[in-house]
Amino acid sequence: MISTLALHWHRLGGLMPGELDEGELAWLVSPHRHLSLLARRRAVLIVNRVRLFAFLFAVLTPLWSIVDFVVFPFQLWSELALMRFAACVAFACLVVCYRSNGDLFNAYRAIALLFAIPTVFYVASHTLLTFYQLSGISAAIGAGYAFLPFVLLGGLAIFPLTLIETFVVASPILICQAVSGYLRWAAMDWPSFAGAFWLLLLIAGVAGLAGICQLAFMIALVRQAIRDPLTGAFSRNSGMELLDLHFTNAARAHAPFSVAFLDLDRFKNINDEFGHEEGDRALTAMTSQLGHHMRHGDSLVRWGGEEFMLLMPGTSLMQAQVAIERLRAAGFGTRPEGGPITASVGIAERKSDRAREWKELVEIADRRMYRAKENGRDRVICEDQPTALSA
Ligand SMILES: Nc1nc2c(ncn2[C@@H]2O[C@H](COP(=O)(O)OP(=O)(O)OP(=O)(O)O)[C@@H](O)[C@H]2O)c(=O)[nH]1
Repeated sequence: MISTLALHWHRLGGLMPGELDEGELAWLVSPHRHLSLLARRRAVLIVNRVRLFAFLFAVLTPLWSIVDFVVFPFQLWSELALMRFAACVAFACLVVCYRSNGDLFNAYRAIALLFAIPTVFYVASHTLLTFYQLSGISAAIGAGYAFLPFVLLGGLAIFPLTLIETFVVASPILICQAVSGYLRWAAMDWPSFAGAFWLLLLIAGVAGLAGICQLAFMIALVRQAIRDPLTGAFSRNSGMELLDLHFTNAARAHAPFSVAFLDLDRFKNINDEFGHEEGDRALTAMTSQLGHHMRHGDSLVRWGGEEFMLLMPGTSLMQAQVAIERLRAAGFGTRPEGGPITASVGIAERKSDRAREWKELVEIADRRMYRAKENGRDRVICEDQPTALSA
């Protein structure tokens, strides 16, 4: 049963744009295992799209007042115009004041605000319209106000959301619509209401699919952009972004954050004696070996040629030392001549080394790695040499 489901899931994956890896397919369902860099870029994109959507509504909402003015009695028009003005100001505030801080919850709040403004407008305008007996063209324009939930659900298509996120955002709108139908608030008979509700469900489904396709594209693009093509480790640029992210989070939470600078020993000899291709193979084997043994949540960055950086959020200096010794015990792979590949490692930790920014942390780890080289290679150094006291 499970294997059949997995097979179908895999086939569905074949339809997805960007050829997602098998492990990434679950990322379309829920965001909880997304890489922090993907989460950060998605959060920025979502907030930008919220602002774009809000801008469009800020322009269109007052413009529609012209149509209202032509078809509605003055009293109704003026009350609706006041509501439109309030909605326009709220949308404009969202465009001007809301900025992404790279946090996903900040992005969710932006979507909630974007949807809250038309929802309040919808409830208020709908209630107001029930006090008026409209006929002819004014009744037709009045009925148009009931289409707002359709517009909102259709608008979901512009966000790269997971299945669960789409469900969470769409559910309140669908539930409200169902309740309003049950209580007969909608000015239409049951069959028409059921037809309209079915259409709303379809729009939610199509918008959800569009959102998932966008997310699949985004995952593939982000993966290509953040990985080093040879080893699959994070590239230096994305490594710097990760360092910044982890350092900021750790500082905010007063949590430890360790980095280990690893430089492979006598790597030049492999290239010189066995050729560049053997060197490449050793680098790839070493990365995959590390990938198997490092902790979930840690990140391996290829900092330069045969230099790597292991980022360990929430890890103290002592814990980092234990982790590195475990990796060394598992080994970094085998040299072409048969000996083990070894590395010189320098470790630094945000709190115990009193680093004020991530660059300082990297400098300390780098300095210790050089001392490990000077002291004979194939070793780990986690502290600075005590400075000699001058007489
Ligand atoms: N095959 C291959 N070699 C690389 C790559 N990037 C860097 N290198 C090589 O890695 C070697 C690094 O040499 P060195 O900096 O002298 O260091 P080392 O030989 O490891 O010596 P120590 O660090 O002092 O132990 C150079 O020969 C680079 O050409 C790569 O992507 N593939």
